[in-house]
Amino acid sequence: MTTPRTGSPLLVADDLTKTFGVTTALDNASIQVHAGEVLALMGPSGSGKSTLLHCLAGIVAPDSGRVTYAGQDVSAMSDVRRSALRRTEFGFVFQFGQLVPELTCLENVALPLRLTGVGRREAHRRATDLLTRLEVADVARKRPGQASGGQGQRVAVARALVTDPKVVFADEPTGALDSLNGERVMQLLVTAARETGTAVVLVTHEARVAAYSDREAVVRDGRVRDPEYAR
Ligand SMILES: Nc1ncnc2c1ncn2[C@@H]1O[C@H](COP(=O)(O)OP(=O)(O)OP(=O)(O)O)[C@@H](O)[C@H]1O
Repeated sequence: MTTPRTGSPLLVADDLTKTFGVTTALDNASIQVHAGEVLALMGPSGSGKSTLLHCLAGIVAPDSGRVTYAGQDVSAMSDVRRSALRRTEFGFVFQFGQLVPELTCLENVALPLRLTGVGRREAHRRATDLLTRLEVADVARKRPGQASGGQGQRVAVARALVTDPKVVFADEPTGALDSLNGERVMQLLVTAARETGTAVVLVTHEARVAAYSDREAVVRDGRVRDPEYAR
């Protein structure tokens, strides 16, 4: 099922360039993300996918060009404002879940809520609800090190979704999993995101993973080939 796109895009990258020393990671890259859509960024290794995702998420500042979120210029925001945007509007899933090893899986999922001032009981209630939807309620009291790779990634997905973000950024979220576990994590991520109207920006090498998206854009040599918004 694809999500119909209406109105102006939620997140826009316009002509981004980014260099690291002599390496040009982004070379006038532009892309648009609409509310509720699942967008896959594909392309060869080193083509600039992660850098584009990091710029879209306000983690990396482009050298030139502009990122706008809901009409606001992310590049022009103060660091404090950009951090607040990331905490409240965005969620993140990386290849290795990056869960806090000392906390239980439940505490990991509740953490983003606690950081935005939600009380412990309410945060745990919402975290438990999501762990149940992602079929990992049984690891709630365990630490991440006691969960399997697939369970850990589901916990990471729950943590990314717990604040009801408008956009989840997922960088190779299934890259460390076997194909069966990877597909299940993608199914659960996409289903949960669709239920809440959350957009997903996904970096992947795998066509099987990209198949869960509404739209694929190819990043090559720091530029985006996006059939829908060719310019
Ligand atoms: N922090 C950094 N410092 C130096 N070079 C970097 C940095 N981040 C990225 N690069 C370089 O920029 C280019 C684009 O990297 P990027 O990680 O965005 O590509 P990618 O398409 O995500 O690659 P992969 O699929 O292998 O993860 C590469 O040549 C990479 O080595």
